[in-house]
Formats: sequence, structure tokens, C-alpha cells
Amino acid sequence: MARNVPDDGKPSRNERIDAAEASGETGGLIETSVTTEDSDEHSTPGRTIIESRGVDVFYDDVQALRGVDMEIPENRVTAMIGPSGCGKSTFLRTINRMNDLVDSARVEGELRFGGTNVYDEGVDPVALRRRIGMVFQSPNPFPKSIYDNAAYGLKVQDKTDDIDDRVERALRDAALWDEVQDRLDESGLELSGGQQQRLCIARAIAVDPDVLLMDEPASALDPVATSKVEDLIADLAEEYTVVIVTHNMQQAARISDKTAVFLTGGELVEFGDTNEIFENPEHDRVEDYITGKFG
Ligand SMILES: Nc1ncnc2c1ncn2[C@@H]1O[C@H](COP(=O)(O)OP(=O)(O)OP(=O)(O)O)[C@@H](O)[C@H]1O
Repeated sequence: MARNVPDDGKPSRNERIDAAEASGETGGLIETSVTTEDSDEHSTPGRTIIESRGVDVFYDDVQALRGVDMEIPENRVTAMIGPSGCGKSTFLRTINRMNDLVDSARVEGELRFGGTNVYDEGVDPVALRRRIGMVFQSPNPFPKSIYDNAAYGLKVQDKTDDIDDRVERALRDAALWDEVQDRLDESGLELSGGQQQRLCIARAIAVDPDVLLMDEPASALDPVATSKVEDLIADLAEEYTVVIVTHNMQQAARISDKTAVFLTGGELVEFGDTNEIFENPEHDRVEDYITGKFG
């Protein structure tokens, strides 16, 4: 039975942006669906789900990414590492067209998700972001109850059948249920930082996306909370394709299957199996970076 959840009134601008990011709703954009070749029921772990071909991104005249080619496998964790300003977050935002929200940003090349170029005319960014959810660096729960945070995207998308079950499943999958099941009506803001980040993960997965983009999801957390989020990411890859930006090379080595190393100038210098990248990188520049000689 659906709970009777009170409306807290009009959301603030930041809340609306966060909500758009959380739920894929950005309003005012053309509604056309994006389909993957197979349905969720037929996911094929390891198969390429996202393919970048010659992607360039500019902010006005500044080029942030140069000719990025990458194949991201389904139900795996792919990490993006590299020094500050090398374009990791830009690439992440290119995947679900969050850069559309930046006026100066321009994307060239092809970014295929399940075979469809997400920049094709007629692709609806709103529908795309429903399939490709996002979690940010700082935990950003809404000033609402724990329950309402987890239920937010479901309500926006009008998926209110079995909402209690969906909320519970999302909180369980985000490894938070045991800690919050007796306090679902308390504010999400009363949780610890690590719990807030897992709540944001629950909010993102409640709407059942295919892909989760995570932009330094543990960088604002203490070591214990970081370790929980890292364990969670490994578990999430059983159900979702995870693409994570991290500054922490040990973290990338611990949790990812594939690693992409971007270097200054927005160039993807090396992409491959994480073990290979860390143990036997092809490029001297990558070796210098991962051994701490620069960056
Ligand atoms: N909204 C924006 N407007 C203009 N330039 C931007 C914008 N966002 C990023 N840039 C520029 O694009 C380049 C890549 O930035 P990006 O944030 O993608 O790098 P990053 O590798 O994620 O960096 P960091 O690790 O510091 O977060 C930088 O030169 C940055 O200044």
C-alpha cells in the first residue's frame, strides 16, 4: 500500500536541478525514447553498452575532450582517472547529456548507448537520463524524509504502484535499509554523510536505470563511509553498469574492472583492464601518472 507522503511545498531552484538530475526530468525537452538493443532482462555482462567514437567537447573555444574513443562494458565498473581538469567529469556528463545544461558546451562525435547515438536529433535527454542515472560528489539529499528521497524519482515518473516495495528494494540495494528502516519519516539531512550518499544512490537506483554515473561519490566521505560505498559499488555492478570518476587511484584499482586514464588536454591516453593499466601500462605517461610522478 502506498504511503501518504506530504508535499513540502515548492522546491527551490537547486532542489529542482538536483531533482532533474536524480530523476531524469529536466522539463521542456523533446520526448522520444531511447532504446537499448536488448531489454534489461537480457543484459549481457561484459558486452559494450556505451561506445564513444571521436568525442570532442568544447566550452566555447576551450576544448575539454579530444577524440575520445571508449567502449564501456555492461554490468561492470569502469573508472575514469587523471589529473584535475583533464576532462573526466566532462566525459561523464557527456554520456547522459548533462552538458546540455551548460550553455557554452558543444559535443562532437558519437556517443552510443545501446546502439543509439544519444546526440541524434529526436533523442530525448529526459528519457536518456531515466536510463542513465547520476550520483554526485557531495551527498545532496532533498530536505525531505528518507522515504520521500528514495521515492522521489518514482513519484516524478508516476511509478507509484508498489511504491513501498520499490523504496525498500532501493534502500536495500543501496545497503542502507538496515540503518533506516525504523526512521523512514526522519529527514534525509539527519543522516551521516556516508548514509546520505547511500540515500542518493538509493534515489538514483529506485527508478531502475541501466547505467549509474558517479562523479567522485566517496571523496567527501571518511574512510569507513568510503569503504562502505566502495563495497556497495561492487555489488551494484551485478545489476547496473557503473561509470565512476575518482581522484583516488587506489580506489579505481580496488573497485573497477576497466580504467580510463585521461591526461592534460582532454586526451584519453589509455583504456583497458584495470589490472593491466595498474600493473603494466602501455604508455610511459600513464606509468608516470599512476606511480605519482605527476598529477
Ligand atoms: N561549465 C564549464 N564551463 C567552462 N569550462 C568548463 C566547464 N566545466 C569544465 N570546464 C573546463 O573543462 C576542462 C575539463 O574540466 P572537467 O571538470 O571535466 O575536468 P576533471 O578532470 O573532471 O577535473 P577535476 O578532477 O578537477 O574535477 C577544464 O579545463 C575545465 O576548466
